[in-house]
Amino acid sequence: MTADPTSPMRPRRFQASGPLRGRIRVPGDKSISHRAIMLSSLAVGESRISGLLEGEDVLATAAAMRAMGAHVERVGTGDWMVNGVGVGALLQPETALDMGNSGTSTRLLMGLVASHPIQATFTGDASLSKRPMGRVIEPLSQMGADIAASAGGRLPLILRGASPAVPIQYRLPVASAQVKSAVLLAGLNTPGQTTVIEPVPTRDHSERMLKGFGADLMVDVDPNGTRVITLSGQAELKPQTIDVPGDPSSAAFFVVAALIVEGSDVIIENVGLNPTRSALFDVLRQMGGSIDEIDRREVGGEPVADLRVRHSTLRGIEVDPAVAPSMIDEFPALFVAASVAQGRTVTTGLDELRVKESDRLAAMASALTLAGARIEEREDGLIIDGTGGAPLSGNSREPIVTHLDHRIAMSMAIAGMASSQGIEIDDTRPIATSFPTFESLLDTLADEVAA
Ligand SMILES: O=C(O)C1=C[C@@H](OP(=O)(O)O)[C@@H](O)[C@H](O)C1
Ligand SMILES: C=C(OP(=O)(O)O)C(=O)O
Repeated sequence: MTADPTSPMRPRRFQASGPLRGRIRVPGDKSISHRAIMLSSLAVGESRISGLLEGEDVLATAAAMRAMGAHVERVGTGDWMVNGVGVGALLQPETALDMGNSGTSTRLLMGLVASHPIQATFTGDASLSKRPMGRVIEPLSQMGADIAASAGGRLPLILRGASPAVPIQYRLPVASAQVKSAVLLAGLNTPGQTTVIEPVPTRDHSERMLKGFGADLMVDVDPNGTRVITLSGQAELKPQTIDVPGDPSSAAFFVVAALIVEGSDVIIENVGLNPTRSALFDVLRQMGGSIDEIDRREVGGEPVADLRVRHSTLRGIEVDPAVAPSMIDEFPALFVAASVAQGRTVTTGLDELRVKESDRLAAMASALTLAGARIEEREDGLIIDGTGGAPLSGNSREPIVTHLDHRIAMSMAIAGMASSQGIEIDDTRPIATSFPTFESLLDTLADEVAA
């Protein structure tokens, strides 16, 4: 079940706000939710998942796993029960798998199908159909899968899995957790050892969760930091009980909003702080942001804490490109913070942002420029000269174009809260892909101000 592409666009103006105060909880982590549904669907027996993100992207994954034979059932808000089919026993889906807007669903499920004796057609919305799939087609073809893609290695595509698949040793040519995970998931039903060599570390939820489900997986880190991940295939996965921590990529919008709206003091509970995901919070602290961790603990095998965030005077910095993979989805929110900071923020090494749900460098450069910020777009990053704490002017004539990209929509929504005349965006519908409760949480914090 994904958004109906024929439903009308839903524009909205996000207005300047008084101080944000209160306590909120963001929904479950999207990356972990996808993986929880997929691995539970391959385990033999019943897994229980709590705190699952019920966003459209994860629902697309759930629907696909059902279409391939798993029993995936919602038993309460965020509470799901999954009865898996066992590694090697996925069924051929009868109809095309509609991946909606979700790159993670597409690339990881391509990995799963690649080593099963089945054929699947993958389709997606207008945004997903522009995104490059060659990065997974290449290693999965080496493993024996037969893939017929649309021009430029894009969706729609038909994938016929190999049985038995061929184990490979694959060095990632691009820092991508989706490519890493696609190869590892294909390795689950491949005889022998499948190895992924990762020169630049990316989010490691697949590795953590595969181990949690009992897979035989080893991670070695060589002296120059390269990670070598080896999975022995065709082992049985054991059902698990998984508690999904809050999504740091969703928390990011409220962290930035609280930092830039004067007088704000907000607590965001249960935020995942896996070091391969949390670089935004370190960067914002370097910029002078007041972000305190309260009660650091573990949830579902991942570090979490409550974050207390207070309005702060932010200063521009040069962001180290080495941290980019650990905050890859958070740059749109960072660009908003930089637009109202003192001085210049320079970002580099962000070529990957051009192949997300939209070209996020181009989309954010034109959105923020329209809202009155001073932005220079470079090939691999943005240079931003902040207002020094003054509000952005906002836009009055044309709405911001969000290009079916939830993170552009949410970033410009929070920019609207630090603008004098508000910011109108053309479409809020894509927000439901990752954060269906975003607008109601934002309105709750603003209501608490009015009260
Ligand atoms: O593995 C994942 O869950 C994800 C990996 C990242 O993509 P890439 O692997 O393309 O960098 C990220 O942008 C995406 O939102 C989720
Ligand atoms: C890039 C993203 O997701 P995906 O690749 O799964 O579409 C994102 O959520 O920002």
